[in-house]
Amino acid sequence: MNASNNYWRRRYQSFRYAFRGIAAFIRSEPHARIHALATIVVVVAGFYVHLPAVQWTLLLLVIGLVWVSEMINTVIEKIMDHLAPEWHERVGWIKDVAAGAVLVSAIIAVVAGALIFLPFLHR
Ligand SMILES: Nc1ncnc2c1ncn2[C@@H]1O[C@H](COP(=O)(O)OP(=O)(O)OP(=O)(O)O)[C@@H](O)[C@H]1O
Repeated sequence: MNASNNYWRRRYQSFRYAFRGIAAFIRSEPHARIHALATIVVVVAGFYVHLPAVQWTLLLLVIGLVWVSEMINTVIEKIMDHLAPEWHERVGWIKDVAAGAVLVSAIIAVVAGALIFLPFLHR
């Protein structure tokens, strides 16, 4: 009984740390606030045009893709700044590729968003 209580307590703590991480990301990163604004605009537009469930699912997947890639990119930048604050070609490569991952996800999100919303503009 006690072991089971400890298990759920640890799971609860893990969720708290994860939510704290999301809040820290939004508080400290200007990019995160731009993503938050874009997410709100797109979700409101989705409700406005009454997106069907499949389009909602695809939209949420690309929104998630951008958030996750931006969060991982930010973590990589912070790790590199902490471990290797000096200028180094390899650090530049790592940061460039991590930023490239965000750009890939953003391009996919813009194209997917256009494909999802354009048919509703023609109605
Ligand atoms: N220590 C370093 N060594 C070599 N190049 C670096 C280093 N730090 C940054 N750079 C170069 O500068 C670019 C921007 O790095 P920086 O850490 O300033 O990211 P940022 O501009 O804060 O990115 P973001 O806009 O995603 O927050 C990197 O992609 C890399 O090309």
